Amino acid sequence: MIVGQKEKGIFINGEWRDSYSGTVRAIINPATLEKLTEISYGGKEEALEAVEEAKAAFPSWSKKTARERSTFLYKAYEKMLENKEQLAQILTSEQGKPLTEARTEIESAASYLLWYAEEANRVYGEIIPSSKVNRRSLVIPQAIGVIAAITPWNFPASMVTRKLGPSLAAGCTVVLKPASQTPLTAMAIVKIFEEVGLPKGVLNLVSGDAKGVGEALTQSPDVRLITFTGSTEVGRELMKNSAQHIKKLSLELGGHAPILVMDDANLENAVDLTLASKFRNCGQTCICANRVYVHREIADSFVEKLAVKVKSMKIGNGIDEATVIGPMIDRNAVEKAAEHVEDAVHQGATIITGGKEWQGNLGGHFYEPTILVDVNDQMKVMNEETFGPVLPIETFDSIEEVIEKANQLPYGLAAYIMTESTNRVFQLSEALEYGIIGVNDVFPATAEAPFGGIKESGFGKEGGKEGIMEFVEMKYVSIGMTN
Ligand SMILES: NC(=O)C1=CN([C@@H]2O[C@H](COP(=O)(O)OP(=O)(O)OC[C@H]3O[C@@H](n4cnc5c(N)ncnc54)[C@H](OP(=O)(O)O)[C@@H]3O)[C@@H](O)[C@H]2O)C=CC1
Ligand SMILES: O=C(O)CCCC(=O)O
Repeated sequence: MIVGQKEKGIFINGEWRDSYSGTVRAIINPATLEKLTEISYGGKEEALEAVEEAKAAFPSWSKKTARERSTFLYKAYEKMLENKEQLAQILTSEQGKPLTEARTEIESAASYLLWYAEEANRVYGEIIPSSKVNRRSLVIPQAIGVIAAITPWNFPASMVTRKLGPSLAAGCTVVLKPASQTPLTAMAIVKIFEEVGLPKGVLNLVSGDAKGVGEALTQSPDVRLITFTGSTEVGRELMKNSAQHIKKLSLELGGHAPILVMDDANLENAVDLTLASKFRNCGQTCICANRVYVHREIADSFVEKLAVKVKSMKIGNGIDEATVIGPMIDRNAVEKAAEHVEDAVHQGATIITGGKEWQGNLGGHFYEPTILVDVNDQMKVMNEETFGPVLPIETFDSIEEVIEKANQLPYGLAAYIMTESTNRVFQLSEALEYGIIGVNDVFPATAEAPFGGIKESGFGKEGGKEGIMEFVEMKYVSIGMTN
């Protein structure tokens, strides 16, 4: 889909702009390597200006009633759904995921605007029963100020609205920096907010050089919080660079999700869910399965059933309705998947299916959906985030053993349990060191629940009543009284 010859990728104080340097960046369709368009591409200077404008817009935006702010979010939600098909096409064109997944993502993205349109009205303070007769203690919630939102390429719509919904609802003003590979979806979402009349300066967008924009956002004392989704490495850097001004952070970082298939699991269901988790977005989802531990008793039939289904998955351009496995985002992503497979095979793994680049005639970045068995804990694929369609399967014998294996990495985002036993649901959910546990469910992300990791997968919650509180300071007011 050709979006345009050249688009303005910078939106500051209600105006779409070119960068000062005149720099542009080509946006490439990862399925075909065709150029979709070029966008103006900024850096530090534009980001600092965006912060200034967001700061100027903050007093009036934060003083609006919650109901007034909520109205803008609700209108944007409706417009997103009205434009679902067009947004999904843009998303698939720049990111690659199959259209059906892109449509689901747009619905999910819109749902965060709806949820926070509602939650805006429920940010309560409190009056604390005082220990002194002549004192009253109040807690009042207040928007934290200007926030920066930095989003990744794998979910170019829902990662944006997960951050815009709660921050705008709380009364914050925003500088959004989308991933350089997928800015078009973010631009389309910002245009929706423009169309519904969001006041100028409340939401600003700077497509641009990550280093320059990142420097501006971390070095400016006016940015009070950075909400980031992406790699642990960049999260660590943002944390370090935010130390100077003691900025608040909300970090949703890498993961390495295990799926634990217990011997009492519903096998058919476990196979389908494993497949859905691993191969959604071609394995490029931070909560998707990176490793499977299956009980030895059922391992052979699990692998056999899974292999049959994986072999029948249709690889192709995401824009083709029949496609189930789309392209990977870029060449580096393909090389990382290939490197993990090579390393595993070198250390004794067996490829059941896949294990190589897909040689279609589309020209893009494809890797075949791959199943590996005979894997061990020393292999890269069992330790590093693959972010690709490679599924290593290891067997286990006891519950203690699998808990230890599941918890042995520094990541703690999502883990999944396949079991029919209530006892095991509690036993495992409590023992697994992860922020999100899916029990016979591999799509836990939803607007009404708190999503977020622990350990090196980050901190802070997106979604749920907790999500909006990231953007609120609870100010304590102590009132002395004269009798
Ligand atoms: N948790 C998740 O959902 C995600 C995890 N990842 C993991 O990270 C790996 C690398 O992916 P990648 O896209 O490079 O992820 P990054 O963490 O590099 O990018 C995520 C976002 O951060 C921006 N960014 C990069 N460097 C800086 C910086 N120094 N200061 C401020 N912002 C910065 C990027 O901008 P720009 O695009 O301009 O570089 C992008 O908007 C993946 O293979 C995967 O393992 C990746 C994406 C999402
Ligand atoms: O954090 C992620 O990579 C996105 C999960 C989003 C979803 O499951 O909808």
